[in-house]
Amino acid sequence: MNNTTYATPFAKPLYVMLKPIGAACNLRCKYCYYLEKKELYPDDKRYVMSDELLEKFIKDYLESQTMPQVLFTWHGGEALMRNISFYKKALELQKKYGRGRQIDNSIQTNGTLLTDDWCRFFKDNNFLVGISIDGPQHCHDKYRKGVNNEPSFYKVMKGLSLLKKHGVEYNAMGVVNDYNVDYPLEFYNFFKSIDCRFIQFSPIVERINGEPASWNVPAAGWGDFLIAIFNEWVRNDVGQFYIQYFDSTLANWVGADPGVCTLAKYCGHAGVMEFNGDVYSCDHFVYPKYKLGNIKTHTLTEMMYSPQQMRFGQDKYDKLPRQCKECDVLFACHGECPKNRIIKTKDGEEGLNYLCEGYYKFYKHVAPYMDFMKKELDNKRPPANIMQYLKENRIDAMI
Ligand SMILES: C[S@@+](CC[C@H](N)C(=O)[O-])C[C@H]1O[C@@H](n2cnc3c(N)ncnc32)[C@H](O)[C@@H]1O
Ligand code: SF4
Ligand code: SF4
Ligand code: SF4
Repeated sequence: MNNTTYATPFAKPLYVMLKPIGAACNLRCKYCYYLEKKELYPDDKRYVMSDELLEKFIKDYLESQTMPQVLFTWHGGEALMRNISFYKKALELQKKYGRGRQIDNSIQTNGTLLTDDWCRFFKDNNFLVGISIDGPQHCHDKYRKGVNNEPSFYKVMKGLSLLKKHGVEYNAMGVVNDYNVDYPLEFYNFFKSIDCRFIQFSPIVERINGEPASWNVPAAGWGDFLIAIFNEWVRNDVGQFYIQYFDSTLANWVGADPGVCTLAKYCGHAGVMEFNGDVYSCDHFVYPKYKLGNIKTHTLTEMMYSPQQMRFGQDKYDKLPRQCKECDVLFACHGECPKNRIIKTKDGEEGLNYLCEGYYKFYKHVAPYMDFMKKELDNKRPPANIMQYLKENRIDAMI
């Protein structure tokens, strides 16, 4: 056990994203992990957060903070199914309870409900908008469908153009599945073509009735996907396009905080509050077993620093199978997300990551490049120097 994790729990800001609307959405993406959460709350069909709970959350969240900067993340379901006046009220409450703290807001959306009014509101109030796009049209429309199975790509692109028109800050969030995994460069070039400079993508790993879902990204394919994009990025785009996986990998290489929970040694710093005040360990663990309490009866500090949540975060490392603990890329991979640890190791031990094969391949491939960029950073030079070295073929000779 790493005692420092227990000894300094307040070293990281308390972070709980919130669901102003629960499992309700205008789309029906085939792979969505979240819409099934309706089943947890069969008695409440509207899934909307009351004004009373909103105020309770904002007050408690701001009072629990140990840092001067506070981030609110509005998530769903589809967060734009609440109206602008709901968010205006939230901003007023942030001011009321903020006591001079710097407050930032980010919102995650499928982008299809964006209008001029929404974009003006986001611009005026400095929201960062995360928009979900799975790549070019044929990739996006494969699974991101509406209630009548209609495609959503053009609506999302319209939303994106409104964000740009109003100068709203945005980033893109794509998921990688069994289909778009075969189009890594098209996927990457698409995000470059829409001038999205901060690109996040995550692999789909789900189980349906205990079996891997058909839309899961294949493990080896995930590695090939990352490698294909990395090869392009490392030659042309370092310092220009921010790809969360690669920056986090470099951070792990130099021993810094990777900034993304999945690639960190421990997790448990990002809770989630449902529309009715129930707080869970993580958005991917919204199951009764992982409920930490309800904001009506417990403070966020009590819940997020409870022994249960400390254990949740610690287990990310403690529960790794031996194959991971002895793996030569553990420092970079950290066994990725516990949600994805659904297969057995070579020795038959439970808890190996479904994507292990892909991650191992990826980390082995990037190692010499990461070593080089680490050396540049150690010498106070920009890691982007790697592009020049590669042009001159000086690194390929080293590999
Ligand atoms: C559940 S959605 C909620 C916010 C909003 N409706 C949206 O689509 O952006 C949050 C993010 O999870 C992604 N997502 C949905 N199902 C997923 C799955 N099974 N695995 C990984 N990511 C998934 C979505 O694409 C989206 O980027
Ligand atoms: S838009 Fe978001 S919440 Fe809605 S179905 Fe798609 S992934 Fe799920
Ligand atoms: S369970 Fe996975 S997604 Fe949740 S906090 Fe841990 S690493 Fe992150
Ligand atoms: S590459 Fe595989 S064995 Fe190595 S740490 Fe990652 S999941 Fe574990």
